[in-house]
Amino acid sequence: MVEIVEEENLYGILNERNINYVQFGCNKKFQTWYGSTVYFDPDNKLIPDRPNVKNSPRKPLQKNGQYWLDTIYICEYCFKYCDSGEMLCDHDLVCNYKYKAPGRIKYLGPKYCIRRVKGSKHQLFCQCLCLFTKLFLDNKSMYFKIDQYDFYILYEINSTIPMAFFSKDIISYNKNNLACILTLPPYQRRRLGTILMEFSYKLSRSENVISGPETPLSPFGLISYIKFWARIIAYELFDGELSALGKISVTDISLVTGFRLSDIIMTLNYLECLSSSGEILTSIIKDKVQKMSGKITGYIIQDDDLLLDD
Ligand SMILES: CC(=O)SCCNC(=O)CCNC(=O)[C@H](O)C(C)(C)COP(=O)(O)OP(=O)(O)OC[C@H]1O[C@@H](n2cnc3c(N)ncnc32)[C@H](O)[C@@H]1OP(=O)(O)O
Repeated sequence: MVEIVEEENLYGILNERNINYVQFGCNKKFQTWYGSTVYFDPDNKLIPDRPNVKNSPRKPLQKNGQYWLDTIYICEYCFKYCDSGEMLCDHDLVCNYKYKAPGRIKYLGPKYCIRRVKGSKHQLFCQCLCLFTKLFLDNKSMYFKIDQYDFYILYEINSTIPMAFFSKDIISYNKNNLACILTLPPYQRRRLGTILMEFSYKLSRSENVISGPETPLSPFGLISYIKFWARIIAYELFDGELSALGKISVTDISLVTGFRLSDIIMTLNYLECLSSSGEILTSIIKDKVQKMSGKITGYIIQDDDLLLDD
């Protein structure tokens, strides 16, 4: 169904939405957030590569002249795409990923598991996942050169439907533990993004590096990370490894959490709990994090549930 041609001019940022809806599997439909040119043939703005019907007279569905396509049909198991519901149903019958999720399990918790899928091994799956991501994230444009990335994909236990994922450079010169994160729109605000952020630090801790996400963060990425960093810092200060210490420095927090100094300082500034002399005002942290997140809770991911040895 899909054959992706690598072309420089396909690096698809567009200032307006050009696809209105995603029909995702048989029974989920939602609006896109951003435009993307990468699904389309640049000459005619059609989705290419429709086997057997190459010469049929297809016109992009225009709505007030704005959309190149009203609805794109995407498989919820493997992210292959097409422009007709009929084709999606045909594909659904034969999609291998519906019966077997790719990759190797690296976290097996009570409700969710996280699989590592190598970009080099599952190329088409990972490329299609990146194309899909572009519809919900404006500032990333990595679609085709995916060999040097691992993808960590979250599934409900016993399900083959991906719910959220992040990509990670196999070798990151900036020591980033996460390149790009997405919770698929139907599954957002269920703490899946938080679980993946936690997991990304478990991975970098296992590699003994102080690390963090690639920047710049999107607005939702920033909110989610600040909340995550603030909650873990508060937990370590009041219930965790730092609770027995007297005066705490940013470096102490970094060593215990694996967070970068710059991310910790940004979070403390956000919480307005750094004095002008750089002292951390812990009582303010407790108050603010409780207001922001309710109860101060620890890690969601338990170390015993990690399967990080290859
Ligand atoms: C390095 C990078 O990749 S930056 C790019 C980040 N990715 C994107 O922007 C892609 C589109 N956005 C997403 O996929 C998601 O919004 C993510 C990945 C950022 C967050 O995923 P989710 O699974 O929804 O996060 P999660 O449920 O753990 O929420 C964490 C907190 O972030 C905040 N948050 C997340 N989404 C929203 C939102 N839409 N509106 C307001 N607050 C939000 C909330 O405070 C939330 O906690 P709460 O629900 O307890 O209030």
